[in-house]
Amino acid sequence: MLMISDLVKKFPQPGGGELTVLDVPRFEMAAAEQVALIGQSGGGKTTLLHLIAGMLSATSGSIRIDNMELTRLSEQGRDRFRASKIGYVFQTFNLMPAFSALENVKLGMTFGAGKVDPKRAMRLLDRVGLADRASYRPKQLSVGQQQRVAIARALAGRPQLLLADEPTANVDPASADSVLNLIIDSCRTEQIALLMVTHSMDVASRFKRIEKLEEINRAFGANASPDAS
Ligand SMILES: Nc1ncnc2c1ncn2[C@@H]1O[C@H](COP(=O)(O)OP(=O)(O)OP(=O)(O)O)[C@@H](O)[C@H]1O
Repeated sequence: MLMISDLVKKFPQPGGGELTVLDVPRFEMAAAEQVALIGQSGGGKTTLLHLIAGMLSATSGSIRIDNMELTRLSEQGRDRFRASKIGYVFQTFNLMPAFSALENVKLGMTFGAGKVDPKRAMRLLDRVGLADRASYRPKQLSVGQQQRVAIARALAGRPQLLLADEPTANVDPASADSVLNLIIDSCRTEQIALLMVTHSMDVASRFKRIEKLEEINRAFGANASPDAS
């Protein structure tokens, strides 16, 4: 369902010139496959996720999702494509502070096909164990609860691919386990492909397939620094 070939991303440098962060000859994922992506800090993991999500444009190369060539789409086209096909769980949740937990989940539906299904939104909140917190605002929820709302929101639009960028980095160890199980199990149940960036070997060991960015990225060495985490 995801096929990347000869993908290059360069960033302009503050002092002039360009830095090649990614140069990925090939990376593929099958439908509903679950992959952990590990690698050194600054190696380009988040950049790769942003490219796949269409939040960044590639310098050159190809990203195909479900046979749609993402690199040929305009920024607006990529936004629409992301809304209909891709869920994204951020390290920092990115919930809308003025909206309740339930409204945040419903927002995940309006970004997608545009149809809000309140019953599904409630079912998703129930699945993440927060049915009784539906009317709470993010700041009235614990950090682990906020991340669970963010997961429900990411699943709300029935994506084919869920991208998760260190989703357990900011939650305590006890919540981290439940957040991780929730993502892995939900993707399995809903047949959603999952690509999760993690610094934790504990987390990565939950996955059958573990990819090291250093091994798929020919630009490695140009930008990575020793992992501080
Ligand atoms: N908008 C940008 N402009 C210039 N350089 C950037 C930009 N975004 C990222 N970079 C550079 O690209 C490199 C990769 O960053 P990225 O955030 O993808 O790494 P990462 O592997 O996710 O790191 P970490 O594990 O520390 O989160 C870094 O050297 C960073 O400085």
